Amino acid sequence: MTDQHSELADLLADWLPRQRWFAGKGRAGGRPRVVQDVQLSSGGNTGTSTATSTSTGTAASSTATSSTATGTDTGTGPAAVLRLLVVEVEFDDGGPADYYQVPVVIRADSPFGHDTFLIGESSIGLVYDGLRDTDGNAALLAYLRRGASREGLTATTVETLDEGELPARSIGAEQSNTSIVYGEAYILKVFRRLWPGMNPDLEITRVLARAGSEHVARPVAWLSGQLSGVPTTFAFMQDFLRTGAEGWLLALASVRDLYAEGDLHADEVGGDFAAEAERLGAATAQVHRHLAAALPTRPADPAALSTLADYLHRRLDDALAALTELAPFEAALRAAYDEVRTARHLGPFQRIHGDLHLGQVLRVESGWVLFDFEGEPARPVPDRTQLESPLRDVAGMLRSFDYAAQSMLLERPDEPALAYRALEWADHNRDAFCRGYGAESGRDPRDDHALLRALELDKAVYEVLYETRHRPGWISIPLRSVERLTSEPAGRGAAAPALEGSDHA
Ligand SMILES: Nc1ncnc2c1ncn2[C@@H]1O[C@H](COP(=O)(O)OP(=O)(O)O)[C@@H](O)[C@H]1O
Ligand SMILES: O=P(O)(O)O[C@H]1O[C@H](CO)[C@@H](O[C@H]2O[C@H](CO)[C@@H](O)[C@H](O)[C@H]2O)[C@H](O)[C@H]1O
Repeated sequence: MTDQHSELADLLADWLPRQRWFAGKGRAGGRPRVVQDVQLSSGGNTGTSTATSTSTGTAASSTATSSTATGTDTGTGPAAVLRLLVVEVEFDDGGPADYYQVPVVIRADSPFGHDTFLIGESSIGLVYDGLRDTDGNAALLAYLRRGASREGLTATTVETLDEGELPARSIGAEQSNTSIVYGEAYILKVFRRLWPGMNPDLEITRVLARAGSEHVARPVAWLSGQLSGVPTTFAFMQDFLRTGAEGWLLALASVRDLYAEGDLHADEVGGDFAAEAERLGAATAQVHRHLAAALPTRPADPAALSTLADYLHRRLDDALAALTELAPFEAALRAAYDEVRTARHLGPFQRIHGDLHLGQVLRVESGWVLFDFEGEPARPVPDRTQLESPLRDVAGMLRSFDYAAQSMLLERPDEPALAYRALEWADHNRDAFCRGYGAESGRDPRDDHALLRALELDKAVYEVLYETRHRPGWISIPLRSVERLTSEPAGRGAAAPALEGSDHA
Protein backbone atom coordinates (compact mmCIF):
# COMPACT_ATOMS: atom_id res chain seq x y z
CA MET A 1 0.00 0.00 0.00
CA THR A 2 1.30 3.46 -0.84
CA ASP A 3 1.25 6.21 1.79
CA GLN A 4 -1.76 7.63 0.03
CA HIS A 5 -3.57 4.30 0.28
CA SER A 6 -2.70 3.97 3.97
CA GLU A 7 -4.24 7.36 4.52
CA LEU A 8 -7.37 6.38 2.62
CA ALA A 9 -7.55 3.09 4.55
CA ASP A 10 -7.43 5.01 7.84
CA LEU A 11 -10.36 7.18 6.76
CA LEU A 12 -12.30 4.11 5.63
CA ALA A 13 -11.69 2.28 8.92
CA ASP A 14 -13.93 4.88 10.54
CA TRP A 15 -16.40 5.37 7.67
CA LEU A 16 -17.11 1.82 6.47
CA PRO A 17 -18.68 0.44 9.68
CA ARG A 18 -21.17 3.31 9.59
CA GLN A 19 -22.50 2.31 6.17
CA ARG A 20 -25.73 0.34 6.02
CA TRP A 21 -24.23 -2.04 3.44
CA PHE A 22 -21.15 -2.88 5.50
CA ALA A 23 -21.60 -6.54 6.37
CA GLY A 24 -18.83 -6.73 8.97
CA LYS A 25 -20.85 -5.19 11.82
CA GLY A 26 -20.50 -7.46 14.84
CA ARG A 27 -17.08 -8.76 13.67
CA ALA A 28 -14.17 -7.35 15.68
CA GLY A 29 -11.13 -5.83 14.02
CA GLY A 30 -12.12 -4.65 10.58
CA ARG A 31 -8.86 -3.46 9.02
CA PRO A 32 -9.36 -2.00 5.51
CA ARG A 33 -6.66 -2.10 2.84
CA VAL A 34 -6.95 -0.54 -0.61
CA VAL A 35 -6.24 -3.35 -3.09
CA GLN A 36 -7.35 -1.66 -6.33
CA ASP A 37 -7.50 1.96 -7.34
CA VAL A 38 -8.68 2.86 -10.84
CA GLN A 39 -9.03 6.49 -11.84
CA LEU A 40 -12.21 6.83 -13.92
CA SER A 41 -12.10 10.56 -14.54
CA SER A 42 -9.55 13.26 -14.10
CA GLY A 43 -10.62 16.24 -16.17
CA GLY A 44 -7.96 15.69 -18.78
CA ASN A 45 -5.88 12.58 -18.33
CA THR A 46 -4.84 10.26 -21.14
CA GLY A 47 -5.43 6.66 -20.12
CA THR A 48 -6.05 4.18 -22.95
CA SER A 49 -9.60 2.95 -23.39
CA THR A 50 -11.39 0.23 -25.31
CA ALA A 51 -15.03 0.91 -26.13
CA THR A 52 -17.13 -2.24 -26.18
CA SER A 53 -20.73 -2.73 -27.20
CA THR A 54 -22.10 -6.25 -27.31
CA SER A 55 -25.45 -7.81 -27.98
CA THR A 56 -27.11 -9.52 -25.03
CA GLY A 57 -30.04 -10.53 -27.16
CA THR A 58 -32.46 -9.12 -24.59
CA ALA A 59 -36.14 -9.20 -25.32
CA ALA A 60 -36.49 -5.52 -25.85
CA SER A 61 -33.22 -4.85 -27.62
CA SER A 62 -33.22 -6.84 -30.80
CA THR A 63 -31.26 -4.06 -32.47
CA ALA A 64 -28.34 -4.36 -30.05
CA THR A 65 -25.05 -4.11 -31.89
CA SER A 66 -21.84 -6.00 -31.50
CA SER A 67 -18.93 -3.73 -32.13
CA THR A 68 -15.63 -2.82 -30.61
CA ALA A 69 -13.81 0.45 -30.98
CA THR A 70 -10.46 1.28 -29.51
CA GLY A 71 -9.33 4.80 -28.85
CA THR A 72 -7.89 7.11 -26.29
CA ASP A 73 -9.96 7.87 -23.26
CA THR A 74 -9.45 11.57 -22.92
CA GLY A 75 -11.14 11.63 -19.55
CA THR A 76 -13.79 14.08 -20.59
CA GLY A 77 -15.51 13.78 -17.23
CA PRO A 78 -15.88 16.63 -14.76
CA ALA A 79 -12.89 18.25 -13.06
CA ALA A 80 -13.32 16.34 -9.79
CA VAL A 81 -11.39 13.08 -9.81
CA LEU A 82 -13.42 9.88 -9.52
CA ARG A 83 -11.41 6.93 -8.30
CA LEU A 84 -12.84 3.48 -7.93
CA LEU A 85 -11.29 1.78 -4.91
CA VAL A 86 -11.60 -1.86 -4.00
CA VAL A 87 -11.06 -2.30 -0.30
CA GLU A 88 -10.21 -5.56 1.42
CA VAL A 89 -11.32 -5.80 5.04
CA GLU A 90 -9.73 -8.32 7.38
CA PHE A 91 -11.15 -9.20 10.79
CA ASP A 92 -9.74 -10.47 14.08
CA ASP A 93 -11.69 -13.73 13.81
CA GLY A 94 -9.31 -14.92 11.10
CA GLY A 95 -12.26 -15.60 8.77
CA PRO A 96 -12.07 -14.74 5.08
CA ALA A 97 -11.61 -11.07 4.20
CA ASP A 98 -14.52 -9.12 2.69
CA TYR A 99 -14.20 -6.88 -0.35
CA TYR A 100 -16.04 -3.60 -0.87
CA GLN A 101 -16.30 -1.22 -3.76
CA VAL A 102 -15.83 2.40 -2.70
CA PRO A 103 -15.84 4.96 -5.51
CA VAL A 104 -14.45 8.21 -4.12
CA VAL A 105 -14.22 11.74 -5.45
CA ILE A 106 -11.19 13.75 -4.45
CA ARG A 107 -11.67 17.50 -4.32
CA ALA A 108 -9.47 20.42 -3.43
CA ASP A 109 -12.35 22.05 -1.59
CA SER A 110 -16.03 21.50 -0.92
CA PRO A 111 -18.69 22.78 -3.30
CA PHE A 112 -21.47 21.42 -1.07
CA GLY A 113 -21.55 23.68 1.95
CA HIS A 114 -21.98 20.56 4.15
CA ASP A 115 -20.01 17.42 4.82
CA THR A 116 -22.76 14.79 4.57
CA PHE A 117 -20.97 12.84 1.86
CA LEU A 118 -17.48 13.48 3.16
CA ILE A 119 -15.48 10.37 4.01
CA GLY A 120 -12.63 12.45 5.40
CA GLU A 121 -9.82 14.85 4.81
CA SER A 122 -6.45 13.64 3.60
CA SER A 123 -3.19 15.08 2.29
CA ILE A 124 -4.47 14.56 -1.30
CA GLY A 125 -7.65 16.52 -0.65
CA LEU A 126 -11.19 16.08 0.58
CA VAL A 127 -12.40 12.52 0.00
CA TYR A 128 -16.11 12.20 -0.82
CA ASP A 129 -18.38 9.18 -1.27
CA GLY A 130 -18.26 9.09 -5.08
CA LEU A 131 -21.78 7.70 -5.37
CA ARG A 132 -23.31 10.61 -3.48
CA ASP A 133 -21.27 13.22 -5.29
CA THR A 134 -22.92 14.65 -8.40
CA ASP A 135 -19.63 14.89 -10.31
CA GLY A 136 -18.81 11.32 -9.33
CA ASN A 137 -22.19 10.14 -10.63
CA ALA A 138 -21.68 12.07 -13.89
CA ALA A 139 -18.21 10.60 -14.35
CA LEU A 140 -19.56 7.09 -13.89
CA LEU A 141 -22.23 7.67 -16.53
CA ALA A 142 -19.62 9.14 -18.88
CA TYR A 143 -17.49 6.02 -18.41
CA LEU A 144 -20.42 3.77 -19.28
CA ARG A 145 -21.44 5.90 -22.24
CA ARG A 146 -17.94 5.74 -23.64
CA GLY A 147 -17.91 1.99 -23.15
CA ALA A 148 -14.54 2.68 -21.60
CA SER A 149 -12.01 0.19 -20.34
CA ARG A 150 -9.22 1.20 -18.05
CA GLU A 151 -6.96 -1.04 -15.99
CA GLY A 152 -9.27 -4.00 -16.48
CA LEU A 153 -12.43 -2.11 -15.55
CA THR A 154 -14.65 -2.45 -18.60
CA ALA A 155 -18.02 -0.90 -19.39
CA THR A 156 -20.27 -2.96 -21.65
CA THR A 157 -23.42 -1.49 -23.18
CA VAL A 158 -26.27 -3.29 -24.90
CA GLU A 159 -26.88 -0.26 -27.09
CA THR A 160 -25.79 3.37 -27.24
CA LEU A 161 -26.96 5.00 -24.04
CA ASP A 162 -29.19 8.05 -24.13
CA GLU A 163 -26.84 11.01 -24.83
CA GLY A 164 -29.18 13.62 -23.37
CA GLU A 165 -28.69 15.39 -20.11
CA LEU A 166 -29.46 12.86 -17.38
CA PRO A 167 -29.27 14.45 -13.94
CA ALA A 168 -28.31 11.90 -11.34
CA ARG A 169 -29.81 11.12 -7.99
CA SER A 170 -28.47 8.54 -5.66
CA ILE A 171 -30.72 6.16 -3.71
CA GLY A 172 -29.88 3.42 -1.32
CA ALA A 173 -29.00 4.84 2.07
CA GLU A 174 -30.95 1.91 3.50
CA GLN A 175 -30.07 -0.69 0.85
CA SER A 176 -27.50 -3.45 0.45
CA ASN A 177 -25.97 -1.55 -2.50
CA THR A 178 -26.05 2.00 -3.81
CA SER A 179 -28.13 2.82 -6.88
CA ILE A 180 -28.04 5.95 -9.01
CA VAL A 181 -31.04 7.02 -11.09
CA TYR A 182 -30.07 8.92 -14.24
CA GLY A 183 -32.73 11.33 -15.48
CA GLU A 184 -35.52 8.80 -14.86
CA ALA A 185 -34.09 6.83 -17.81
CA TYR A 186 -31.70 4.37 -16.17
CA ILE A 187 -30.91 2.97 -12.78
CA LEU A 188 -27.32 1.94 -12.09
CA LYS A 189 -26.75 -0.38 -9.16
CA VAL A 190 -23.20 -0.22 -7.86
CA PHE A 191 -22.48 -3.38 -5.90
CA ARG A 192 -20.91 -2.51 -2.58
CA ARG A 193 -19.79 -5.87 -1.29
CA LEU A 194 -17.93 -7.66 -4.07
CA TRP A 195 -17.66 -11.38 -4.62
CA PRO A 196 -15.50 -12.83 -7.37
CA GLY A 197 -17.53 -13.74 -10.45
CA MET A 198 -20.56 -12.52 -12.35
CA ASN A 199 -23.18 -11.05 -10.03
CA PRO A 200 -26.35 -13.21 -10.08
CA ASP A 201 -28.49 -10.08 -10.49
CA LEU A 202 -26.88 -9.40 -13.86
CA GLU A 203 -26.78 -13.06 -14.85
CA ILE A 204 -30.42 -13.86 -14.02
CA THR A 205 -31.87 -10.59 -15.32
CA ARG A 206 -30.15 -11.10 -18.66
CA VAL A 207 -31.41 -14.66 -18.90
CA LEU A 208 -34.96 -13.58 -18.20
CA ALA A 209 -34.80 -10.64 -20.61
CA ARG A 210 -33.45 -12.94 -23.31
CA ALA A 211 -36.33 -15.34 -22.63
CA GLY A 212 -38.75 -12.48 -23.30
CA SER A 213 -39.96 -12.17 -19.70
CA GLU A 214 -42.14 -9.14 -19.03
CA HIS A 215 -41.29 -9.39 -15.36
CA VAL A 216 -37.82 -7.80 -15.41
CA ALA A 217 -36.51 -4.35 -16.32
CA ARG A 218 -34.34 -4.36 -19.43
CA PRO A 219 -30.59 -4.63 -18.77
CA VAL A 220 -28.69 -1.88 -20.63
CA ALA A 221 -25.09 -1.81 -19.39
CA TRP A 222 -22.67 -3.18 -16.82
CA LEU A 223 -19.23 -2.61 -15.46
CA SER A 224 -16.87 -5.53 -14.95
CA GLY A 225 -13.46 -5.76 -13.36
CA GLN A 226 -11.23 -8.29 -11.70
CA LEU A 227 -11.35 -9.54 -8.16
CA SER A 228 -8.88 -12.16 -6.96
CA GLY A 229 -8.07 -12.79 -10.62
CA VAL A 230 -11.71 -13.54 -11.51
CA PRO A 231 -13.84 -11.39 -13.89
CA THR A 232 -16.34 -9.76 -11.56
CA THR A 233 -19.43 -7.57 -11.90
CA PHE A 234 -18.97 -4.13 -10.32
CA ALA A 235 -22.18 -2.38 -11.44
CA PHE A 236 -25.35 -3.09 -13.41
CA MET A 237 -27.60 -0.64 -15.25
CA GLN A 238 -31.24 -1.26 -16.21
CA ASP A 239 -34.10 0.77 -17.60
CA PHE A 240 -35.58 2.84 -14.79
CA LEU A 241 -39.27 2.05 -14.41
CA ARG A 242 -40.37 5.52 -13.52
CA THR A 243 -44.07 4.70 -13.11
CA GLY A 244 -43.36 1.67 -10.95
CA ALA A 245 -44.89 1.51 -7.49
CA GLU A 246 -43.05 -0.57 -4.93
CA GLY A 247 -44.95 -3.65 -3.70
CA TRP A 248 -44.00 -2.92 -0.09
CA LEU A 249 -45.56 0.56 -0.18
CA LEU A 250 -48.70 -0.66 -1.93
CA ALA A 251 -49.09 -3.42 0.64
CA LEU A 252 -48.61 -0.97 3.52
CA ALA A 253 -51.30 1.30 2.05
CA SER A 254 -53.67 -1.65 2.01
CA VAL A 255 -52.86 -2.60 5.62
CA ARG A 256 -53.38 1.02 6.65
CA ASP A 257 -56.81 0.99 5.01
CA LEU A 258 -57.79 -2.12 6.90
CA TYR A 259 -56.59 -0.76 10.24
CA ALA A 260 -58.52 2.44 9.63
CA GLU A 261 -61.77 0.52 9.03
CA GLY A 262 -62.64 -0.70 12.50
CA ASP A 263 -65.23 -3.35 11.56
CA LEU A 264 -64.44 -4.46 8.05
CA HIS A 265 -62.51 -7.53 6.92
CA ALA A 266 -59.47 -7.54 4.62
CA ASP A 267 -61.53 -8.31 1.51
CA GLU A 268 -64.11 -5.61 2.27
CA VAL A 269 -61.94 -2.51 2.46
CA GLY A 270 -61.19 -0.26 -0.49
CA GLY A 271 -57.50 -1.04 -0.49
CA ASP A 272 -57.80 -4.82 -0.70
CA PHE A 273 -54.46 -6.08 -2.03
CA ALA A 274 -55.48 -9.67 -2.81
CA ALA A 275 -55.91 -9.25 -6.58
CA GLU A 276 -52.39 -7.79 -6.74
CA ALA A 277 -51.02 -10.55 -4.52
CA GLU A 278 -52.57 -13.11 -6.85
CA ARG A 279 -51.01 -11.46 -9.91
CA LEU A 280 -47.70 -11.35 -8.12
CA GLY A 281 -47.95 -15.08 -7.43
CA ALA A 282 -48.56 -15.72 -11.12
CA ALA A 283 -45.62 -13.48 -12.13
CA THR A 284 -43.32 -15.31 -9.71
CA ALA A 285 -44.36 -18.69 -11.14
CA GLN A 286 -43.74 -17.44 -14.66
CA VAL A 287 -40.26 -16.20 -13.74
CA HIS A 288 -39.52 -19.61 -12.20
CA ARG A 289 -40.70 -21.33 -15.37
CA HIS A 290 -38.41 -19.22 -17.55
CA LEU A 291 -35.44 -19.84 -15.27
CA ALA A 292 -36.05 -23.59 -15.19
CA ALA A 293 -36.23 -23.65 -18.98
CA ALA A 294 -33.08 -21.58 -19.57
CA LEU A 295 -30.71 -22.69 -16.82
CA PRO A 296 -29.67 -26.01 -15.26
CA THR A 297 -32.04 -27.89 -12.94
CA ARG A 298 -31.69 -31.01 -10.85
CA PRO A 299 -34.28 -33.48 -9.61
CA ALA A 300 -35.63 -32.81 -6.12
CA ASP A 301 -35.00 -36.43 -5.15
CA PRO A 302 -34.64 -37.68 -1.55
CA ALA A 303 -30.87 -37.05 -1.67
CA ALA A 304 -31.42 -33.41 -2.72
CA LEU A 305 -34.06 -32.93 -0.02
CA SER A 306 -31.75 -34.41 2.59
CA THR A 307 -28.95 -32.08 1.51
CA LEU A 308 -31.39 -29.19 1.82
CA ALA A 309 -32.40 -30.29 5.34
CA ASP A 310 -28.72 -30.44 6.34
CA TYR A 311 -28.23 -26.96 4.95
CA LEU A 312 -31.18 -25.58 6.96
CA HIS A 313 -29.69 -27.11 10.11
CA ARG A 314 -26.34 -25.47 9.37
CA ARG A 315 -27.97 -22.07 8.93
CA LEU A 316 -29.69 -22.55 12.26
CA ASP A 317 -26.37 -23.54 13.90
CA ASP A 318 -24.90 -20.24 12.72
CA ALA A 319 -27.88 -18.23 13.92
CA LEU A 320 -27.89 -19.95 17.33
CA ALA A 321 -24.19 -19.26 17.70
CA ALA A 322 -24.76 -15.57 16.97
CA LEU A 323 -27.75 -14.86 19.23
CA THR A 324 -29.72 -16.32 22.12
CA GLU A 325 -33.27 -15.35 21.12
CA LEU A 326 -33.82 -18.45 18.99
CA ALA A 327 -32.69 -21.00 21.60
CA PRO A 328 -36.21 -21.69 22.96
CA PHE A 329 -37.33 -22.73 19.48
CA GLU A 330 -34.36 -24.88 18.53
CA ALA A 331 -35.99 -28.30 19.00
CA ALA A 332 -39.13 -27.33 17.09
CA LEU A 333 -37.11 -25.75 14.29
CA ARG A 334 -34.94 -28.83 13.93
CA ALA A 335 -38.02 -31.07 13.85
CA ALA A 336 -39.51 -28.93 11.07
CA TYR A 337 -36.25 -29.10 9.08
CA ASP A 338 -36.06 -32.88 9.47
CA GLU A 339 -39.49 -33.18 7.89
CA VAL A 340 -37.94 -31.87 4.68
CA ARG A 341 -36.04 -35.16 4.25
CA THR A 342 -39.26 -37.02 3.51
CA ALA A 343 -41.21 -34.07 2.08
CA ARG A 344 -42.78 -34.14 -1.32
CA HIS A 345 -41.62 -31.73 -3.97
CA LEU A 346 -42.98 -31.59 -7.46
CA GLY A 347 -40.59 -30.25 -10.04
CA PRO A 348 -36.84 -29.81 -9.91
CA PHE A 349 -34.50 -27.57 -7.94
CA GLN A 350 -33.44 -24.63 -10.08
CA ARG A 351 -32.06 -21.08 -10.06
CA ILE A 352 -34.37 -18.72 -8.22
CA HIS A 353 -34.57 -15.09 -7.06
CA GLY A 354 -33.23 -15.99 -3.62
CA ASP A 355 -34.45 -13.04 -1.54
CA LEU A 356 -37.92 -12.31 -2.82
CA HIS A 357 -39.97 -9.87 -0.79
CA LEU A 358 -42.39 -7.01 -1.37
CA GLY A 359 -39.52 -4.52 -1.52
CA GLN A 360 -38.13 -6.35 -4.57
CA VAL A 361 -41.13 -5.95 -6.83
CA LEU A 362 -42.56 -2.98 -8.70
CA ARG A 363 -46.07 -2.66 -10.06
CA VAL A 364 -46.03 -1.09 -13.53
CA GLU A 365 -48.94 -0.67 -15.95
CA SER A 366 -48.46 -4.10 -17.48
CA GLY A 367 -48.08 -6.01 -14.23
CA TRP A 368 -45.38 -6.92 -11.71
CA VAL A 369 -41.66 -6.57 -12.31
CA LEU A 370 -39.14 -8.39 -10.09
CA PHE A 371 -35.66 -7.03 -9.46
CA ASP A 372 -32.55 -7.60 -7.35
CA PHE A 373 -31.93 -11.24 -8.26
CA GLU A 374 -28.85 -11.18 -6.06
CA GLY A 375 -30.14 -13.54 -3.38
CA GLU A 376 -29.62 -12.84 0.32
CA PRO A 377 -26.84 -10.28 0.64
CA ALA A 378 -25.35 -12.01 3.69
CA ARG A 379 -24.80 -15.30 1.85
CA PRO A 380 -21.59 -15.88 -0.12
CA VAL A 381 -22.34 -15.66 -3.85
CA PRO A 382 -21.29 -19.26 -4.63
CA ASP A 383 -23.92 -20.31 -2.11
CA ARG A 384 -26.55 -18.04 -3.65
CA THR A 385 -26.19 -19.53 -7.12
CA GLN A 386 -26.99 -23.08 -5.96
CA LEU A 387 -30.00 -24.80 -7.46
CA GLU A 388 -32.81 -24.45 -4.96
CA SER A 389 -36.47 -25.15 -4.48
CA PRO A 390 -38.56 -22.39 -6.07
CA LEU A 391 -40.60 -22.61 -2.89
CA ARG A 392 -37.81 -20.61 -1.21
CA ASP A 393 -39.03 -17.57 -3.16
CA VAL A 394 -42.64 -18.35 -2.33
CA ALA A 395 -41.68 -18.61 1.35
CA GLY A 396 -39.84 -15.26 1.11
CA MET A 397 -42.93 -13.52 -0.24
CA LEU A 398 -45.20 -15.15 2.33
CA ARG A 399 -42.94 -13.82 5.05
CA SER A 400 -43.16 -10.39 3.47
CA PHE A 401 -46.96 -10.32 3.75
CA ASP A 402 -46.51 -11.06 7.41
CA TYR A 403 -43.96 -8.24 7.70
CA ALA A 404 -46.23 -5.72 5.99
CA ALA A 405 -49.04 -6.45 8.44
CA GLN A 406 -46.85 -6.68 11.55
CA SER A 407 -44.59 -3.70 10.88
CA MET A 408 -47.52 -1.35 11.26
CA LEU A 409 -48.24 -2.79 14.70
CA LEU A 410 -44.77 -1.96 16.01
CA GLU A 411 -45.95 1.46 17.12
CA ARG A 412 -49.27 0.15 18.44
CA PRO A 413 -48.20 -2.91 20.45
CA ASP A 414 -51.12 -2.99 22.90
CA GLU A 415 -54.05 -3.36 20.56
CA PRO A 416 -55.08 -7.05 20.39
CA ALA A 417 -57.88 -6.33 17.91
CA LEU A 418 -55.34 -4.88 15.49
CA ALA A 419 -53.02 -7.82 16.02
CA TYR A 420 -55.87 -10.10 14.99
CA ARG A 421 -56.51 -8.01 11.89
CA ALA A 422 -52.83 -8.13 11.00
CA LEU A 423 -52.92 -11.92 10.92
CA GLU A 424 -56.11 -11.79 8.89
CA TRP A 425 -54.59 -9.40 6.32
CA ALA A 426 -51.46 -11.51 5.99
CA ASP A 427 -53.37 -14.78 5.63
CA HIS A 428 -55.74 -13.28 3.07
CA ASN A 429 -52.86 -12.10 0.87
CA ARG A 430 -50.68 -15.14 1.42
CA ASP A 431 -53.60 -17.27 0.19
CA ALA A 432 -54.06 -15.04 -2.84
CA PHE A 433 -50.35 -15.20 -3.70
CA CYS A 434 -50.33 -19.01 -3.49
CA ARG A 435 -53.51 -19.17 -5.57
CA GLY A 436 -51.92 -17.07 -8.31
CA TYR A 437 -48.71 -19.08 -8.18
CA GLY A 438 -50.64 -22.36 -8.33
CA ALA A 439 -52.82 -21.27 -11.24
CA GLU A 440 -49.73 -20.39 -13.28
CA SER A 441 -47.48 -23.30 -12.28
CA GLY A 442 -50.10 -26.04 -12.04
CA ARG A 443 -49.42 -26.67 -8.37
CA ASP A 444 -50.44 -24.71 -5.29
CA PRO A 445 -47.35 -24.20 -3.10
CA ARG A 446 -49.44 -25.02 -0.04
CA ASP A 447 -49.59 -28.62 -1.28
CA ASP A 448 -45.92 -28.90 -0.33
CA HIS A 449 -46.65 -27.84 3.21
CA ALA A 450 -43.71 -29.41 5.07
CA LEU A 451 -41.17 -27.90 2.73
CA LEU A 452 -42.89 -24.53 2.56
CA ARG A 453 -43.10 -24.34 6.35
CA ALA A 454 -39.44 -25.28 6.77
CA LEU A 455 -38.40 -22.65 4.23
CA GLU A 456 -40.56 -20.01 5.87
CA LEU A 457 -38.96 -20.84 9.19
CA ASP A 458 -35.50 -20.70 7.65
CA LYS A 459 -36.33 -17.27 6.24
CA ALA A 460 -37.65 -16.07 9.60
CA VAL A 461 -34.44 -17.30 11.28
CA TYR A 462 -32.41 -15.35 8.68
CA GLU A 463 -34.60 -12.32 9.37
CA VAL A 464 -33.99 -12.52 13.13
CA LEU A 465 -30.27 -12.26 12.37
CA TYR A 466 -30.82 -9.55 9.76
CA GLU A 467 -32.93 -7.43 12.13
CA THR A 468 -30.43 -7.87 14.97
CA ARG A 469 -27.74 -6.39 12.74
CA HIS A 470 -29.70 -3.73 10.90
CA ARG A 471 -33.03 -2.90 12.58
CA PRO A 472 -33.09 -4.17 16.18
CA GLY A 473 -36.47 -2.51 16.73
CA TRP A 474 -38.03 -4.93 14.23
CA ILE A 475 -36.70 -8.20 15.65
CA SER A 476 -40.07 -9.04 17.23
CA ILE A 477 -41.62 -9.50 13.76
CA PRO A 478 -39.64 -12.56 12.69
CA LEU A 479 -39.33 -13.85 16.26
CA ARG A 480 -43.09 -13.94 16.71
CA SER A 481 -43.40 -15.73 13.38
CA VAL A 482 -40.90 -18.36 14.48
CA GLU A 483 -42.96 -18.84 17.61
CA ARG A 484 -46.22 -19.06 15.68
CA LEU A 485 -44.94 -21.34 12.92
CA THR A 486 -43.20 -23.72 15.30
CA SER A 487 -46.33 -24.07 17.41
CA GLU A 488 -48.42 -25.00 14.37
CA PRO A 489 -49.29 -28.65 14.01
CA ALA A 490 -47.16 -30.08 11.19
CA GLY A 491 -50.13 -30.80 8.91
CA ARG A 492 -51.74 -27.32 8.94
CA GLY A 493 -52.00 -25.74 5.55
CA ALA A 494 -51.68 -29.05 3.75
CA ALA A 495 -55.43 -28.95 3.35
CA ALA A 496 -55.34 -27.51 -0.14
CA PRO A 497 -55.99 -30.53 -2.34
CA ALA A 498 -53.17 -31.76 -4.55
CA LEU A 499 -53.88 -31.32 -8.24
CA GLU A 500 -54.76 -34.35 -10.35
CA GLY A 501 -51.74 -36.36 -11.32
CA SER A 502 -49.41 -34.71 -8.79
CA ASP A 503 -46.20 -36.61 -8.49
CA HIS A 504 -45.03 -36.65 -4.89
CA ALA A 505 -41.36 -37.42 -4.52
N1 LIG B 1 -35.67 -0.90 -12.79
C1 LIG B 1 -36.05 -0.15 -11.76
N2 LIG B 1 -36.88 0.89 -11.95
C2 LIG B 1 -37.27 1.68 -10.91
N3 LIG B 1 -36.85 1.50 -9.65
C3 LIG B 1 -36.03 0.47 -9.39
C4 LIG B 1 -35.60 -0.41 -10.43
N4 LIG B 1 -34.78 -1.35 -9.88
C5 LIG B 1 -34.71 -1.05 -8.56
N5 LIG B 1 -35.46 0.04 -8.26
C6 LIG B 1 -35.58 0.71 -6.94
O1 LIG B 1 -34.27 0.85 -6.41
C7 LIG B 1 -34.21 0.41 -5.07
C8 LIG B 1 -32.92 -0.36 -4.85
O2 LIG B 1 -32.88 -1.54 -5.66
P1 LIG B 1 -32.34 -2.94 -5.17
O3 LIG B 1 -32.07 -3.76 -6.37
O4 LIG B 1 -33.27 -3.54 -4.15
O5 LIG B 1 -30.99 -2.57 -4.46
P2 LIG B 1 -30.25 -3.26 -3.24
O6 LIG B 1 -29.50 -4.43 -3.82
O7 LIG B 1 -29.37 -2.17 -2.78
O8 LIG B 1 -31.25 -3.71 -2.20
C9 LIG B 1 -35.44 -0.44 -4.84
O9 LIG B 1 -36.01 -0.11 -3.62
C10 LIG B 1 -36.38 -0.13 -5.98
O10 LIG B 1 -37.51 0.58 -5.54
O1 LIG C 1 -33.57 -5.71 -0.12
P1 LIG C 1 -32.31 -6.37 0.32
O2 LIG C 1 -31.67 -7.22 -0.73
O3 LIG C 1 -31.32 -5.43 0.92
O4 LIG C 1 -32.79 -7.41 1.46
C1 LIG C 1 -32.46 -7.30 2.82
O5 LIG C 1 -33.18 -6.23 3.41
C2 LIG C 1 -34.62 -6.39 3.48
C3 LIG C 1 -35.19 -5.18 4.21
O6 LIG C 1 -34.98 -4.04 3.46
C4 LIG C 1 -34.97 -7.67 4.24
O7 LIG C 1 -36.37 -7.88 4.15
C5 LIG C 1 -37.11 -8.02 5.37
O8 LIG C 1 -37.80 -6.80 5.59
C6 LIG C 1 -38.76 -6.47 4.57
C7 LIG C 1 -39.45 -5.19 5.00
O9 LIG C 1 -38.54 -4.14 5.07
C8 LIG C 1 -39.79 -7.60 4.41
O10 LIG C 1 -40.68 -7.29 3.35
C9 LIG C 1 -39.08 -8.90 4.11
O11 LIG C 1 -40.02 -9.97 4.06
C10 LIG C 1 -38.07 -9.19 5.20
O12 LIG C 1 -37.32 -10.37 4.89
C11 LIG C 1 -34.31 -8.85 3.56
O13 LIG C 1 -34.60 -10.04 4.30
C12 LIG C 1 -32.79 -8.62 3.52
O14 LIG C 1 -32.15 -9.68 2.84
